[in-house]
Amino acid sequence: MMSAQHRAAETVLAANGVTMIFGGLTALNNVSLELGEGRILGLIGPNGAGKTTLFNCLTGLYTPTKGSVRLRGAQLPSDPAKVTSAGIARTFQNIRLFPNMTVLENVLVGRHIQMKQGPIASVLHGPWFRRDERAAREKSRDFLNFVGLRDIENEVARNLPYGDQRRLEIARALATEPTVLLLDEPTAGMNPQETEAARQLIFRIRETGISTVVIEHDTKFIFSLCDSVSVLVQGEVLVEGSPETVRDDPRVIEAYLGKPREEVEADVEGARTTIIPRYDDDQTTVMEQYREDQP
Ligand SMILES: Nc1ncnc2c1ncn2[C@@H]1O[C@H](COP(=O)(O)OP(=O)(O)OP(=O)(O)O)[C@@H](O)[C@H]1O
Repeated sequence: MMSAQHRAAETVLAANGVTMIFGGLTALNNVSLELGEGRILGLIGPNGAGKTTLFNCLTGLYTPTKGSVRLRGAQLPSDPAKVTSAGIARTFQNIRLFPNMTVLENVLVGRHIQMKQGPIASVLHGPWFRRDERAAREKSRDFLNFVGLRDIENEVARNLPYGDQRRLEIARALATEPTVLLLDEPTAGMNPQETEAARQLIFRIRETGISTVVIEHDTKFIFSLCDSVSVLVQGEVLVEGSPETVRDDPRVIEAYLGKPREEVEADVEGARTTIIPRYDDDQTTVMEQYREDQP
């Protein structure tokens, strides 16, 4: 029997020919991508490639100059709050928690978005709202349990270690009960243990059926995490496919190293055959050879 990962997945999120122009700068040019149900899609690319801009288009923060974004076939509203209610949640490159609120209160904020009623409503309204509020707390605790922060629900968010703050951001996003979760550099600044814990957490999120898009600079992390990977370079999708296909593609190596693979290999080979042996053989020969090479 085929595992869930290998069966064709229904597309939940699709960007079609998305172009984003700021003044004279084309940040995204005709970008298309598809995210399958319960899949993890990685988005990599050099600085300034347009990854965050694409996230902003996928969350209604930006309206693309051209092209469309569809969630389960329906055009995305161009209002971030409506996009969240429609089922897309995100975390940010720079953590955006409410630093002076407790861990539990931060998750409750996500829960209220899901409930489509603000916290003030529970004060102004009758007992059924207070009952909803109790249910919201219980549900928020479930999400804290899921990410492993249940024991510190009363800590103030700003006092949490960095890795825990990132986890809390994820818990808050999960509390909106999204169809799609967008994670912008979830392991930035993490130590290897925290990074591994984040990888395991994202796998567990996939097991719940949520579809995830992850932006990361750490390509090793992306290749070991994702079901498919898209490489953005200068606002365009350069390569997309399975982690293996993308990792071995010479264009990807070139985009990261700035040179064609053959040239990189020739450089390495050249260094081995000419420079290194001379150092090994005789300390003076490099300079002598240099002098001999001069016309
Ligand atoms: N609001 C904006 N107004 C003008 N230009 C913008 C805006 N947002 C992004 N850009 C430009 O669009 C291009 C893509 O930027 P973006 O932040 O999306 O890249 P990135 O791949 O996320 O980079 P990084 O890895 O450094 O975060 C850059 O040239 C950037 O300066």
